[in-house]
Amino acid sequence: MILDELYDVLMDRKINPKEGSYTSKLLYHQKGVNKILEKLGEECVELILAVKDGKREEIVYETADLVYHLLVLLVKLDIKLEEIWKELERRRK
Ligand SMILES: N=c1c2ncn([C@@H]3O[C@H](COP(=O)(O)OP(=O)(O)OP(=O)(O)O)[C@@H](O)[C@H]3O)c2ncn1[C@@H]1O[C@H](COP(=O)(O)O)[C@@H](O)[C@H]1O
Repeated sequence: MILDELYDVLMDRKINPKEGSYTSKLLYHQKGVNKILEKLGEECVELILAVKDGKREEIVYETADLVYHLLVLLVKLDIKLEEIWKELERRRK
């Protein structure tokens, strides 16, 4: 699945930081996790604005940006996707 694949790429950018990689730049920013939190906030606002605009293509694009930054946050915090899936499964009624 693309989420697992992307998560693995982002984790690799953490373990083997790459020159010119936006992901490595975010993961090793001098502001620490705060830089990723800033980006997440921005991407949330951009998604909200896209929904207000009502443009489907824009909503899809901004949602992908938000998901990517959320994955970067999980990688930064060493939280595995499986932990999120387990929590969601636990909530199923
Ligand atoms: N899915 C993404 C992805 N989605 C969004 N972005 C980046 O997220 C940024 C969001 O746009 P903004 O305009 O908010 O950011 P910006 O102005 O470039 O950044 P700031 O200086 O404001 O922080 C853009 O630079 C996008 O390129 C992504 N960057 C990388 N990926 C994936 O991550 C993998 C690793 O990429 P590298 O980061 O290049 O190693 C790639 O193969 C992709 O699959």
